[in-house]
Amino acid sequence: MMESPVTIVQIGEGNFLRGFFDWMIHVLRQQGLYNGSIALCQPRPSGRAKLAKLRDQHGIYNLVTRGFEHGEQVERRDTIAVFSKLIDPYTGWDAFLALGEEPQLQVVVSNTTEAGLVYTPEAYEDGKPVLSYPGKLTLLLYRRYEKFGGEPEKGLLLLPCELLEGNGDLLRECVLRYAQDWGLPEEFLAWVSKHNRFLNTLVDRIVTGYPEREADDWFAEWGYSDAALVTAEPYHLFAIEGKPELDHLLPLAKAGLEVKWVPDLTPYRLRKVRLLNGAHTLMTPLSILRGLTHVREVMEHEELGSFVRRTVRDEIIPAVPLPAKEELLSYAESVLERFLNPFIEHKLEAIAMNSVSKFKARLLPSLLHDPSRHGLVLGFAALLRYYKASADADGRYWGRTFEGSTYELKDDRAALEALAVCWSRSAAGSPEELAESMLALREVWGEDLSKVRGLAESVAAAWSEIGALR
Ligand SMILES: NC(=O)c1ccc[n+]([C@@H]2O[C@H](COP(=O)([O-])OP(=O)(O)OC[C@H]3O[C@@H](n4cnc5c(N)ncnc54)[C@H](O)[C@@H]3O)[C@@H](O)[C@H]2O)c1
Ligand SMILES: O=P(O)(O)OC[C@@H](O)[C@@H](O)[C@H](O)[C@H](O)CO
Repeated sequence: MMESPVTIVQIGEGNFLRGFFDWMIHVLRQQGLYNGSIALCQPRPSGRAKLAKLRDQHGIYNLVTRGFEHGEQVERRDTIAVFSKLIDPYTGWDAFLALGEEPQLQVVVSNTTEAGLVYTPEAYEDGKPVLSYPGKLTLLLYRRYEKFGGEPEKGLLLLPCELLEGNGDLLRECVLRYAQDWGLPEEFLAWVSKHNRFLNTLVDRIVTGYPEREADDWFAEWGYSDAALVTAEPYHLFAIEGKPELDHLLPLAKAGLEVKWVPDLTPYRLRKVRLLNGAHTLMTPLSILRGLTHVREVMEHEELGSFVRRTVRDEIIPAVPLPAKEELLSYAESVLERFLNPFIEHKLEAIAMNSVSKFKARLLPSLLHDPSRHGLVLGFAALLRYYKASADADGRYWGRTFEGSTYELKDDRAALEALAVCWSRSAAGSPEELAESMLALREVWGEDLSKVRGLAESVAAAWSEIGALR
């Protein structure tokens, strides 16, 4: 484990942070711009296994970056040593809280997926770990507040990387709610609000994780194995809503990384979430139902590839509320090229997880902009068909592709149940009635989509086009 002072606490041991933020800190250190280190903590008990693997290899792991950069093919390996502490908050609760006392601590970074950055009321019992990520952060901040007597300069820079709009604001709200729930002093709440900077961020890099196909060959070549190995594309963008002066604290832009400190994140978020993530969520259900497994395979498929390109160009771009359409077109071009990166295998199965909430954030606004658009309706109809599933004895939901292979659905339980119930009654009515019953599920979509004129009929027509009711 490296020995530099702890300047960063990281909540989240997942692939993304290891292939993105941790690599950035590695770059800063390589350039002699940064002397700090990261204390890594897993947010959920299940993350323990990854921490144990990292511990076995002294916190060191490799990132292999492959793809095209400025038209040139690149393949790079970085051996990353940025972790000085690996802390399991469930077995080392006090060690976790003690991170709040680190004198040189400046930054907390996180990525706990959209599911982790939430306020879920829970009790706090002194000495016992809380489950939620914002809850843990609240108690770490409180320890810091107490240790340093509320000194303004001991406030932290909070950089949540979860793909949620206003992620920094959301994190601050959660922390303040937990602080109130647990009766922490008003002065502490004031210190949190005044002297800690919760910044909204937008991250962009395709990090595909452990490369099953190549790992063994690489390990034979390197002479050792790496259970925490990650792979990623060269492209990266970290947009942070904050003053450029903050780059003095964390000199990411100075190091030449694609990091932008901006006054307003909206254009970056809209562009990325609607086009890149939107295209992923559009292609995934139909492609899985047709038996495909990877993003590149979809883009190389004559019919499905042109379906994605057409829908992005003719339907998603016009719906993005930004004036610079030319710039959006060129961003879309670059995204579609990234999807064709021959060196990365981005699994549709991974993108499919939690597709309902992804659809709501990433595609529904485009569909509602013009519900008569063929490609978006087709994508939505495929998504509904993808959720035609039944539960097994363990409560896991399984669907079937058009050829009859099975796949497991991973999503919010209530959404899975509600959609499955509609499908189980499908024989009793027409396809339009079935579509209407699903669109009416307010608890699933956040609104009653059956009221959108013509949408249920278009969905039913799209089902017949893709042969979904077979
Ligand atoms: N992989 C990518 O290409 C990529 C790119 C940009 C953004 N992201 C974002 O990063 C997130 C994580 O992706 P990843 O590839 O690191 O996945 P991963 O499965 O490797 O890691 C997920 C992390 O989230 C934590 N987590 C999951 N559910 C949680 C919950 N309910 N509460 C608290 N923590 C929870 C896990 O413990 C783990 O630390 C994605 O949801 C996405 O929003 C990923
Ligand atoms: O990571 P998810 O599961 O939220 O979404 C799947 C992909 O759309 C996503 O990982 C993108 O590849 C990524 O957001 C690119 O920056």
